[in-house]
Amino acid sequence: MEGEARQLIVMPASLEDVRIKRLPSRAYYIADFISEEEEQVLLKKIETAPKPRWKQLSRRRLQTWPSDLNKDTLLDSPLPTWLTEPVISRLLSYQMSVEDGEKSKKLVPNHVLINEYLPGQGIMPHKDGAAYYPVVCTVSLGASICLDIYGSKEDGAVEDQPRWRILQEPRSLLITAGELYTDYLHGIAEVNEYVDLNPTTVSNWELLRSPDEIVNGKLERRTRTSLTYRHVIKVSKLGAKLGIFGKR
Ligand SMILES: O=C(O)CCC(=O)C(=O)O
Ligand SMILES: [Fe+2]
Repeated sequence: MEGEARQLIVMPASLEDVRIKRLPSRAYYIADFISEEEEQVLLKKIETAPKPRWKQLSRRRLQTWPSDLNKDTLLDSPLPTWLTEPVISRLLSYQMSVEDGEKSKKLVPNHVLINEYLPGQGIMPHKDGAAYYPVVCTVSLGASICLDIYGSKEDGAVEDQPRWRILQEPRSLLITAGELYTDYLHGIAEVNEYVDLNPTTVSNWELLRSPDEIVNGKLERRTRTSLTYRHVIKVSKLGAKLGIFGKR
């Protein structure tokens, strides 16, 4: 806006500078990934999406863009511009280093899940599964939330207590990949307030923008919306789906 100081987004020089070193390989946390203005634009777009876009679950509501998967397959369709700009172009500047093994192939996220959690809401510990390339980029909007990371027991059941806790502040980006994607589970506790948040219990404490907002280890939950950017591996073209071109 005229005359108003605009926030400048300064990207870390290297992803390694923002790696959460206490976690298994690999997670990265960037506190100021988008500006306050960009956050407001995104929240407005999400709020004004046509009502049938929302799917109400018992413990959160969500939107899926461009559409739900069918048998782990995405029907080829572009994402709307408000979801690609500025987030995807900013993400692409990092991706090379996330996908160390892959020969400089840039995988553009083709799917976005939007989750909204009110205080007391959450998501059970889970793995994201084989439909996606194992890199997840999550942008947080509106308020802070904790993502808990769980291991599995020998019989495959999820451990009772999380091993680590990542605090995601509004406007931050969290990238998870590798073992953290394939071997561990993640979840969000259904609580109204966090307690015991401190440099020992929060794995990304050193990378937080505002650790001072945590008073006596406590942080009250407010509505938090997340954008989860992923790359669905199997994509089907509309023609193939409808079978209109037949077999040759
Ligand atoms: O909202 C989040 O940050 C987590 C969402 C999630 O784990 C998922 O949708 O698979
Ligand atoms: Fe997940």
